[in-house]
Amino acid sequence: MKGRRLYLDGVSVVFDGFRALNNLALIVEPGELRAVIGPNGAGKTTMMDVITGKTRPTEGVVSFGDADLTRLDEAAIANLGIGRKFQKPTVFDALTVFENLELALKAPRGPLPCLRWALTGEAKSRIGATLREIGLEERAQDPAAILSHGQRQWLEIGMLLMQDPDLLLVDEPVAGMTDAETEHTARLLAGIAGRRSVVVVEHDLDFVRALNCRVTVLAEGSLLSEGSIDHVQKDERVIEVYLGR
Ligand SMILES: Nc1ncnc2c1ncn2[C@@H]1O[C@H](COP(=O)(O)OP(=O)(O)OP(=O)(O)O)[C@@H](O)[C@H]1O
Repeated sequence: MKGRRLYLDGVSVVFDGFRALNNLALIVEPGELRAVIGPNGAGKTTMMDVITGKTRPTEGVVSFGDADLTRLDEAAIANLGIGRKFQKPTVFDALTVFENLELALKAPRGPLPCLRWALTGEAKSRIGATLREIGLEERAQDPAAILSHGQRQWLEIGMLLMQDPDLLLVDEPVAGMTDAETEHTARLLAGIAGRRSVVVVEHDLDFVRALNCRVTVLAEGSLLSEGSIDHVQKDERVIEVYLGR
């Protein structure tokens, strides 16, 4: 199987004396789908920032396969095959769905200049496969501007897939989506996992349940609980700090 293990241990991030992450441990196996939940300020975004090299840990181990991520910059980490989808879509409205995917295929993983490039048969078939995977085959020739909110999010996931990442980090993908779009997104991410590792940060617990995967609960920068959604929803500490009584 393609992929490497993501490994965090003893990771702390201190901002002006404040511990945004505090001795955090996380292991995501190759091909695993993992959901990360926790109250506001728990450190979920900071954890993603540490993995992608946006924030340097104050201490701890962060590795992907045998690569030490604490020694690499954001571009080098993207180049290793770690892709991140932020909450706000960054698709190009004036381009069609197909053209957006084409552009993502041309773009190097890191922020390097575009090379001259021609659309080969192989590239076309990869774009076609991604269109099927994200469920936008019928919209291929539509400008991104007329897509629904959910479809735009799927297009952006598709754009990341064109870069062939081994690990996909996804930040609150279903915020603002309809129930049907949320279900589609759960199926899409579950389908992507297996071939790639996927880490999803999300507050919507119905969506997390639909992902049917191991769940990590963060609180105050540390691991609070981990296991199935049923396990963490019954955990007294999780109920106390996150779910409420
Ligand atoms: N650059 C920074 N400087 C100072 N404090 C920061 C910085 N970035 C994050 N923090 C603080 O670290 C804590 C963790 O923030 P983080 O955004 O990682 O939490 P989160 O779990 O993603 O929350 P949310 O669910 O609200 O997105 C917060 O208290 C935040 O204010």
